[in-house]
Amino acid sequence: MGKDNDEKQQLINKSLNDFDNFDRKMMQRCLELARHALGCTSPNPMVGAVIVKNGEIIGEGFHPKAGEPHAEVFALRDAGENARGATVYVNLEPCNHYGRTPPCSEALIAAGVSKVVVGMVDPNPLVAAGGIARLRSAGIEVVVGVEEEACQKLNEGFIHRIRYKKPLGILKYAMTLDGKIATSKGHSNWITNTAARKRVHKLRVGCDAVIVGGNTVRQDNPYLTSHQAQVHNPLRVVMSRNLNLPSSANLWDIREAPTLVLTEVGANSEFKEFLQNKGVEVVELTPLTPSVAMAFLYERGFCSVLWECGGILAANAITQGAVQKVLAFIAPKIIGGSDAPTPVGELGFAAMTEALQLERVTVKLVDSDLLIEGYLPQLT
Ligand SMILES: Nc1nc(O)c(N)c(N[C@@H]2O[C@H](COP(=O)(O)O)[C@@H](O)[C@H]2O)n1
Ligand SMILES: [Zn+2]
Repeated sequence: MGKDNDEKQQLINKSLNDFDNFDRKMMQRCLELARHALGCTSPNPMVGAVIVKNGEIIGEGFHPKAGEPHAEVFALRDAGENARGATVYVNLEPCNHYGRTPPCSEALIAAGVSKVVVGMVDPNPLVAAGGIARLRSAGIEVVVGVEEEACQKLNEGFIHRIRYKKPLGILKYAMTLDGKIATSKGHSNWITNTAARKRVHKLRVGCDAVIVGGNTVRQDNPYLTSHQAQVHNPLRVVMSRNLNLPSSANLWDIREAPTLVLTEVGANSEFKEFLQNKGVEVVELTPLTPSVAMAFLYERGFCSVLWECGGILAANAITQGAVQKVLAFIAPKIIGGSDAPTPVGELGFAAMTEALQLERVTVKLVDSDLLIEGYLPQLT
């Protein structure tokens, strides 16, 4: 008898595990679908939805951009009448408000679905568990929290934007094993290997903007594009107080990606006109600081901004709370030079105890380079 009960329990456990694995698989599919719109949805999140009936996927969809229907609506359209009695998987709680589009909660109720599996609660105060409550009040079973960590990671920029009313700032740099981002002569190209550079290009696809300072434009003449055809390129932003910039910079060619130059009132007006004639947008923000730049980009609807700047601007951005996440590529090379630049300039710390300790740190090998990723403690 005892043996029978054990076997029965094992069977129940097994089916529970299978069920969980199936849910996780479907949620991973939602995330995969959501990523089709990588870099294109701000200020909205990336969302994918899958509709399942009798163990089969009968509908799929993702949110392509703000103003377009939400993922759930595309998935419901895909499933058609078949959605009645089905289970819907979605990586973000269905909305319950009239924004640019009507509430998905009502669309799901009208379609007669019987269950909704949600990855994470929507941090947007207009939604914030209201969608889940509305579905439950209509008698729909709702499960919350499947693959929650992965769901939060995908939309960390959106979450940060909602929570702190500014975009998520990501500082990325590449340095040698002895901590240099360029030689003492200013050469910075080819520190990392091809795989790491590809990784950076992919990172740019997922960001709304990439920021550099005037020094980087003068010394590196970067493109700051994702170098991939038919994918999103971030807005390329240059911070320059005086517009003392080279007229031949690659960033002034806006065929591949737009460029915005942030400057101050009274900067070189001739160069301002030159940039505008090239189609480069110029905006005066006085005083021009990292936090002012981030506030401006928040108003533009941005969720994530990549800082690819030199050490002085990086230090200012950190000090002003414009950086939350750090991606450091470390190449196994030594170039020496006591005056060779380092990734972060003066922070004014005298004691090691003052060091900013990254949290949630991960370390990966990218070919022969190391990628250390972590989050700064929230400073402001
Ligand atoms: N569950 C869900 N699926 C989507 O596809 C979404 N885009 C969202 N977004 C939520 O709704 C807000 C935007 O609403 P409008 O596009 O303006 O109607 C957004 O802030 C999220 O809270 N949610
Ligand atoms: Zn919605």
